[in-house]
Amino acid sequence: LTSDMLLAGSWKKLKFKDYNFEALGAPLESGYLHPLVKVRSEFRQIFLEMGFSEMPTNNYVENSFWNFDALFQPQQHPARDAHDTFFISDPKVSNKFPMDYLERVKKVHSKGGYGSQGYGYDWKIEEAQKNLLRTHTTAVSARMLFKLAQQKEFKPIKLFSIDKVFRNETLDATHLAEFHQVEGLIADYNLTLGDLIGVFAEFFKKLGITQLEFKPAYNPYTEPSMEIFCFHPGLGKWIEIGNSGVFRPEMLLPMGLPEDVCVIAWGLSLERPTMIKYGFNNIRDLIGPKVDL
Ligand SMILES: COC[C@@H]1[C@H](c2ccc(C#Cc3ccccc3)cc2)[C@@H]2CN(C(=O)Nc3ccc(OC4CC4)cc3)C[C@@H](O)[C@@H](O)CN12
Repeated sequence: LTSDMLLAGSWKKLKFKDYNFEALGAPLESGYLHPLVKVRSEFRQIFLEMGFSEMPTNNYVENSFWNFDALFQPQQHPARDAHDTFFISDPKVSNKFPMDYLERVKKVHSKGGYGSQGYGYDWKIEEAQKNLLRTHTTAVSARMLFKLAQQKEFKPIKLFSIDKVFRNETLDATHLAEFHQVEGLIADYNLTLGDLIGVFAEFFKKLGITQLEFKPAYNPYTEPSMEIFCFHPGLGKWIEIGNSGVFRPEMLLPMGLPEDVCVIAWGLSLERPTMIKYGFNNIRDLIGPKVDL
């Protein structure tokens, strides 16, 4: 029975079988949540339970100032080369910066200050203006901490973010040119590495992970820094789960944060725990041809 038959009235000359009201409907093609979306919700729930607020990460395009210079990452650092970072050709540069803050960043890189000897190089604004795809969500953390420093009175805060970052790296079975970084930070008076270990332990206890080990590491923007490992009961082995540290005074003091305010932070990826949870060995089986979360 078609609409043409109804319009033309030809249905009147035809014999139709009785309508079967017991017939089942056509099976519906049901959708499903992507594994990354499910693990992102799990991590988001843990952060929210621990009193963290989510940072606004809806800007894949960033400039080198916030992605590197604000984090006291020197302009000669290899991570700032095109072989590690995706620079944008149009618009090639940003030119809106908080200029008095930018001057303090320039000074701490080139001449030092706040008890630091700095790097002693000729810092160039042209380098800081270059637009790029953010290589870490720590660029957003820097923007949020600068905003925090502009408040009349400092109030302790716990922030987190889970979003895409982009690195011009060699691709392999577990690394793509983009991945989702999970980042947490706490800004408060007189925080210590013990607080960082404690909050990280609490975070992973909620994932059923209780055996953690911490190893000294280096980041340009945190001192001290630690790599974090856990014994994964399912895999029966120790695995690397992320990196962490205490943001350096050369990053925090030019922003205008009080001297006795410390910021501890850590980061990991979303893809690695998702691949483990769902048993993927190759990240392409997880991501597929195109997934925009
Ligand atoms: C270019 O690679 C970077 C990425 C990614 C990573 C590493 C460090 C940071 C960071 C940071 C940071 C440091 C200081 C201050 C602020 C942020 C963020 C992401 C993961 C970090 N990694 C990673 O995610 N591993 C991981 C995480 C969770 C997990 O959960 C299971 C339930 C137990 C299992 C494994 C470790 C490796 O996968 C590593 O090979 C790849 N790393």
